[in-house]
Amino acid sequence: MLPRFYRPFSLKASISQTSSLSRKLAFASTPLTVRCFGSVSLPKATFTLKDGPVYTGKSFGADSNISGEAVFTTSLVGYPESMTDPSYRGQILVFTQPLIGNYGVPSNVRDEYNLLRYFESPKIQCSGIVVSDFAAEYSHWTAVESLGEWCKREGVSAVTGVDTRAIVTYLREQGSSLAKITVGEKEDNSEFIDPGKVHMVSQVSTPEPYTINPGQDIKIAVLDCGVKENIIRCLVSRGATATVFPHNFPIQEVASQFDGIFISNGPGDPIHCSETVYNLKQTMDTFAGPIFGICLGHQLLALAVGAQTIKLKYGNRAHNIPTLDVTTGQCHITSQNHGYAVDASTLPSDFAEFFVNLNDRSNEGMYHKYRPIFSTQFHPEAKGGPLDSSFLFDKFLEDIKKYKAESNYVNVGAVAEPAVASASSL
Ligand SMILES: NC(=O)CC[C@H](N)C(=O)O
Repeated sequence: MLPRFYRPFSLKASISQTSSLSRKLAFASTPLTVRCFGSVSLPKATFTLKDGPVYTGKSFGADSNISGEAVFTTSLVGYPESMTDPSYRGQILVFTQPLIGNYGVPSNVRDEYNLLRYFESPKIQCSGIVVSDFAAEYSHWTAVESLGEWCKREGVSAVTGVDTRAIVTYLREQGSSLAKITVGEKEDNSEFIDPGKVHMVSQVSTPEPYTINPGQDIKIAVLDCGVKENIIRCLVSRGATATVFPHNFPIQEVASQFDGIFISNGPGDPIHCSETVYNLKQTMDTFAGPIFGICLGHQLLALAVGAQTIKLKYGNRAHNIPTLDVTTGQCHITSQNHGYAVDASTLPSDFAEFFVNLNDRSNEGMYHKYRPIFSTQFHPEAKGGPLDSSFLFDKFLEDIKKYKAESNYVNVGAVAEPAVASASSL
């Protein structure tokens, strides 16, 4: 059975009246322009990799030239969530899934917590996208516009009709590279922009603190380095109040008013976030309660305890990456989007590796041996899916409840060694 959102475009009526053989022939002989992106009227676009090949296709987005870091994602679905994820800021996203846009783009409706139901932030965050085959026609019950209309409206460049297999092969061999999208015939001689050199977290973090789901018994401080809406939803839907703070807020000064501290995902090289790292170090010295970090949050916690981060050759961006829970031996299929990683060999002795990536063996998380502090490189909030590791939000909330209930709290992840720290002794 075809998925609910599948609609064979304008051929629907005629196909339904034909035999299966003539149906196949009808599709085979239908020009690409009818079934897909209507290339006839689309302007030329080139995708240029710095010191690498140039790919010529068509523009189906904004009429502007852009530059950024080209990265690829092997996710099959979830382009609205990925493109609005602030972690992708400054990047040109190349999709390996060849047909993109066929279920359109949903509206910006909000849920009962006033969080965006279908997007991870209010706007498209990546600088541009590159796809093999853009579907101008779309069908889904949540869709309000096409991917092309959305990109145009938000001023985001988009290229279609290029060989994304060749591009991804190049990026996998050479590593993530700087690139440009140029729209139209005119040559673009501008410099390549390297988002790795920019402190992009300051561009995506909230300027002022705000609170979601006020009045609950459990109060969590969220350090917003580019937080995804669904991360906040995962906290408040479990009964917490989330107060979201700017990335450089001196959280150590207010930590005692909260039951747990969360550090979010975000764009760019963690090394730029020295203020946040300093504040986290101070916080860990004075706040004994649970602390949880995701992706950039994991990297910043690691830097705060003296570990180091490295840049991966081409990173991990997908919704199906196998990750081993070292404490249980279980494998979880995880959602990931990162170009940097924690060097597990530099973790201090009171931290242990929590998760390991089963594709490239890179570090995917850590936990404190005696205190309720843990973090993951992958995204357990998983938008888009899968939900295998959402239990980590339950663990964080359980840790908080225990912390509130017991003064001499010991982390469930603690192993063999004696508990040296407790809420009362710090
Ligand atoms: N999703 C994220 O938080 C990404 C973290 C960091 N910017 C990286 O690329 O590694």
